[in-house]
Amino acid sequence: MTLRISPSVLAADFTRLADEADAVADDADLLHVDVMDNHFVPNLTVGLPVVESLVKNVRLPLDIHLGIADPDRWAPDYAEAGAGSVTIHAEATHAPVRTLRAIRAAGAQAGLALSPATPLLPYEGLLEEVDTLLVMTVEPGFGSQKFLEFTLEKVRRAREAIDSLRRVSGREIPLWLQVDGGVNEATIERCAAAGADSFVAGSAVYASDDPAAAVRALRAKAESTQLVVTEAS
Ligand SMILES: O=C(CO)[C@@H](O)[C@H](O)COP(=O)(O)O
Repeated sequence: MTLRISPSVLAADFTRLADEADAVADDADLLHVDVMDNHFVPNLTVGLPVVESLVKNVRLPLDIHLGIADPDRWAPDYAEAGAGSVTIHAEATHAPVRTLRAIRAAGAQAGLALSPATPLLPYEGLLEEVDTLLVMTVEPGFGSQKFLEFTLEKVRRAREAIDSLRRVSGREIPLWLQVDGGVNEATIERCAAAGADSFVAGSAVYASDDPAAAVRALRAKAESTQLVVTEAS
């Protein structure tokens, strides 16, 4: 698997979450769940009890994105609940190394998210501690926002940093470069060309009449771009 598609349930019908998850289970790789607390972001969604229920009722690994003010307190609990991946925000954590290690120790992949205005450089040293680097391509908080083109430069720099870490360490480090926000059939190719290999898409999947077909269409676009980039390099 060289890329991942993670439909965001922020755009789904919250009264039918298990069915909405099932609709994409054969075509997606993860299910993205935005946990928002109305402090770190001005929106309120679901918390640990809902995620615990989803873990038991959803076939896809859960990709938990913590848009909350105190990820150091909560992230390990989501990992222990059985999430596949738990991502904390660089702007919210006070102890990134400790929290990322606690996520991994609890059996989940650890992710670090950078909001659009947050530079990559101060966090490059943390790359060995993460399984997913999430470059936000909109301000976190809401779905259906316009893709922020300037974030692509950070995606390109992140791709260089990840590839250079792989060269220097001489080992194949599993490290996904994820983008989230405004990812759709019109923008996913630019994200893939910039080096992203993990794609969160909310409205592009769940506003569609056929969410599974929408996932397949996004995958096809990202795959064909990856092919062109590989052949050119
Ligand atoms: O984390 C977020 C928003 O904070 C995202 O996961 C959104 O849910 C993406 O929605 P679309 O932009 O794809 O509609």
